[in-house]
Amino acid sequence: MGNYILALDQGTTSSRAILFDRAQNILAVSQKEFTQYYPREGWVEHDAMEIWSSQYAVMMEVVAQSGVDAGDLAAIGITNQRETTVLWDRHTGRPIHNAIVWQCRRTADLVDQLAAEGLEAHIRSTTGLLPDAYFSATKIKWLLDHVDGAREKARRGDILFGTVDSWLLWKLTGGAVHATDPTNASRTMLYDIRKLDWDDTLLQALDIPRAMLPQVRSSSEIYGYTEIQGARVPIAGMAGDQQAALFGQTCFSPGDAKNTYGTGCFLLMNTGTEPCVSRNGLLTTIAVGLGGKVQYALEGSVFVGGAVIQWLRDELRFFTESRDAEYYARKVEDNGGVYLVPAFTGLGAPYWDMYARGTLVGLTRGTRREHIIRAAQESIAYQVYDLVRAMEADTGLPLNQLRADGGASRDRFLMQFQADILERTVRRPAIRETTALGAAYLAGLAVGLWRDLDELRQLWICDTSFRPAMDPGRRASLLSGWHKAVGRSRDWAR
Ligand SMILES: Nc1ncnc2c1ncn2[C@@H]1O[C@H](COP(=O)(O)OP(=O)(O)O)[C@@H](O)[C@H]1O
Ligand SMILES: O=P(O)(O)OC[C@H](O)CO
Repeated sequence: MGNYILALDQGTTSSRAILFDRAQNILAVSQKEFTQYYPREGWVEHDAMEIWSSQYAVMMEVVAQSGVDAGDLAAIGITNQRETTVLWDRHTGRPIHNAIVWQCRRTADLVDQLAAEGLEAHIRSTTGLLPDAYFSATKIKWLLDHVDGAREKARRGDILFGTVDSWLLWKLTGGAVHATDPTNASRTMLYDIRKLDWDDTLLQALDIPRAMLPQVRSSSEIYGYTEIQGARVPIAGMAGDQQAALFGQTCFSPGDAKNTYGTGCFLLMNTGTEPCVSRNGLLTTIAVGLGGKVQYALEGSVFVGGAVIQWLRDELRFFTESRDAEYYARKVEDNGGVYLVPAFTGLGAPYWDMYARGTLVGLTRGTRREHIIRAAQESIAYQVYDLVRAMEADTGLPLNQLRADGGASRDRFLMQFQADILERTVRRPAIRETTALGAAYLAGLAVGLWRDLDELRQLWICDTSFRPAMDPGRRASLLSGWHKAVGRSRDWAR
């Protein structure tokens, strides 16, 4: 057996590949950003071929860069942006349309329709989700409705649906395997998270043929093989990126939680072998599927997290590198009364308002660019605060620390502000690449590179602990300003 694991991390803004050894040292990393398409207001698309080509390129690049012989690769693990919906032709291997990205709001009216048909309670109890355009179900319906002849072909099994994990697996295996794992299936709004099967009521309501759906296998097993430099490498782990990060942070026991600060922010808490139903706008989802059994998680999803920094960089052109945000935020003493609610694609948990839109309030003649940058940074932490409060209310467990990861967790200002606003210690692990690491763990477990979960637990090392230090009065006043600003953003685009 080989000694290295290749993790493919297909995120919303970039495709990455990371090569780990058994001691979880990173031997090489390669990353490629790809095009974001915004064809209309609130719509977001990716070119699935570009997803594939960028992912393939970084995979090959990382192997070449590392100097590791491909024959020494023990396995590949895949982790991916979730919900994003790809439909492709089984025979040509080509997508029939651009992929509809999880952030895309084009199907908001289809969701309203489902609710009007009285399916809201069914969706909640069966899928663990709240009806929202975020999930794959209505995106599939939209594509079947809008691409000529698609539904008929899908009925015959000629058009296949996949989230990005399935799409990559299918491409990597040369069209031999059409499968997904329970974590990704649980984000489609079509999967019964208790029976562990696709749900016929929802398939019928949306007129989605079963024949187009992938087989759901565990998150850690050999699905198929791909060829790299003549070597046959097993693909042995798959999980949606947030669940992979939970796994990579070794949150294997009920009560363990992490927050990922990526494009969005995703707080997940392991709740064990029974699904926990939220009364506070959180989602019940599958944390991992191992050996025929699943573990569940509660999840709070915020649509725009680190992406607000990208927006300041790319659209407002306030700076040229994301890391500069921290420098500017520190140049002012406080936010100067400015609050930014980055509800660019609506608000996720705990508000679930598809019609909320971005709002900048509290501007005065003295407002400077730095205040807006600071308000953007703070908005990430406030949104996570709202998730933590909802999670504590649902589980009755006070979170005593938060494990942080993702691109924006590099930002020390943000991490300290988060600890201050939460009044909790925020701990950042030495290996920040927890999403890729989770996929590597899942693949490595399947091929025996690591023995069991206990062995993996020993590998988690803390890099920095951020301890709360803010005056309680100031904290309360900032939170009150934030909640007032959220109120202003609600229901704007209806
Ligand atoms: N130093 C930084 N400070 C603040 N935000 C950052 C920094 N570096 C990256 N980001 C933000 O993190 C996000 C990317 O994180 P990443 O985990 O790679 O995302 P994804 O997997 O969603 O593509 C971007 O939205 C970017 O703006
Ligand atoms: O690409 P990321 O890391 O922002 O994650 C996207 C999520 O999986 C969407 O649910």
